[in-house]
Amino acid sequence: MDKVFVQALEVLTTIGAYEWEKSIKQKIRFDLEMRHDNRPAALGDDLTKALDYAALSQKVTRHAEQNHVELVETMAEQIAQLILAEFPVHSVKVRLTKPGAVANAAGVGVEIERFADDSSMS
Ligand SMILES: Nc1nc2c(c(=O)[nH]1)N=C([C@H](O)[C@@H](O)CO)CN2
Repeated sequence: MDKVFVQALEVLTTIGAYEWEKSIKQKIRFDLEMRHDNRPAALGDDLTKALDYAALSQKVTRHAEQNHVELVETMAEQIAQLILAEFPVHSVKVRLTKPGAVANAAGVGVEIERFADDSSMS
């Protein structure tokens, strides 16, 4: 299956489990990978048949900016569910990195994969 990806999408938002994190904005970074059949778009050279990575990036950015959670796990799950609900993809991988959250680490975070035929959070 083909893929469409978005690499290192950076968003400034309020995220964190500690009190001091609730009044600041921090950078988080998304790496997204969607399984999608790209042949219809390629055959017609037609954006309307493509998985529009610009539109997808805009929705992810808006969601992450406007929803403040404690855990990177929560944000990654929300983003996966948003993509599955709003775009015609077979699956999505969300890698969420919080750079600078841990001293001496370039980044920390989570990576999850969710499927269109099993989009429940349980
Ligand atoms: N598994 C996780 N561990 C931690 C998280 C998290 O979201 N998931 N968050 C924090 C704090 O918010 C930290 O990022 C502050 O530097 C600690 N551990």
